[in-house]
Amino acid sequence: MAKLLRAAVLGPPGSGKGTICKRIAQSFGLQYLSSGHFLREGIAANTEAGVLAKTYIDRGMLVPDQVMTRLMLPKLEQLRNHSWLLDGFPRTLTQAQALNSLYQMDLVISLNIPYETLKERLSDRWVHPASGRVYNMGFNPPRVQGKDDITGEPLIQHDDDKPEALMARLRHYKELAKPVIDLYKSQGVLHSFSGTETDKIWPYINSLLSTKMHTQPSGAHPTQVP
Ligand SMILES: Nc1nc2c(ncn2[C@@H]2O[C@H](COP(=O)(O)OP(=O)(O)O)[C@@H](O)[C@H]2O)c(=O)[nH]1
Ligand SMILES: Nc1ncnc2c1ncn2[C@@H]1O[C@H](COP(=O)(O)OP(=O)(O)O)[C@@H](O)[C@H]1O
Repeated sequence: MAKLLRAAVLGPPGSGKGTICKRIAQSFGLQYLSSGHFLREGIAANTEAGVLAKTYIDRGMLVPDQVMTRLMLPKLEQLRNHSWLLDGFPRTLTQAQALNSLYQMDLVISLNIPYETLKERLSDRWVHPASGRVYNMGFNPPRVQGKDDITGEPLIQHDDDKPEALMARLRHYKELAKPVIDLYKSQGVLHSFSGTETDKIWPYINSLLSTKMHTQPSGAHPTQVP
């Protein structure tokens, strides 16, 4: 049997984390957990955490660490016997340390995408809020303009993808991501990918995952996988 894999994808807003995570989840059957999705779910349901989170997200700020760890860690607790893949968490060193105290990560993917590319992509990103399906008017447009492919419901643009919030988000990301990336580098689990196109990066990530899903923990004797 393939071993359980604990993985995360790091990258600035618009770097393609969601797009890549969906491909990984589909190809390798990992449980996919997106912090942004859970936050928006909380906002839509008017939960206490959701209402609080919205005040930060609307200003292009990160949600406080304690709110995030209380949101995300219990979800992982329910997935003890699954391989999982995190998108958007951890985003700060405090979050990474909280995660680290519970789980040893096996694989962390960091996406390096030029700023101009991020700006272009996000100004073109439209989502179907109920399902979290993401479209891009150039890269993966909906079949009918402005409508979700599956339900036909209207697509919206997140307030935090609008230019005012975007600059602040990218600045925050840079400052806070470095110590997180350094932590995973020091643990020997970091793999970085650079480029401007998800389709070009994807084959490398695909082959990395194929290797990882079929290897034993380091130190163990490799076994043949049928
Ligand atoms: N033009 C273009 N758009 C892309 C590419 N990869 C992802 N996108 C789009 O860029 C936007 C951001 O991608 P997403 O996966 O949501 O990034 P995240 O914010 O890191 O989760 C979405 O609208 C995607 O459809 C790409 O290679 N080229
Ligand atoms: N781990 C996190 N820590 C703090 N805030 C977060 C975290 N994940 C998501 N958020 C908040 O939710 C917003 C939307 O997140 P997400 O959907 O991951 O979008 P993006 O990848 O485009 O930033 C972020 O801009 C941030 O305000």
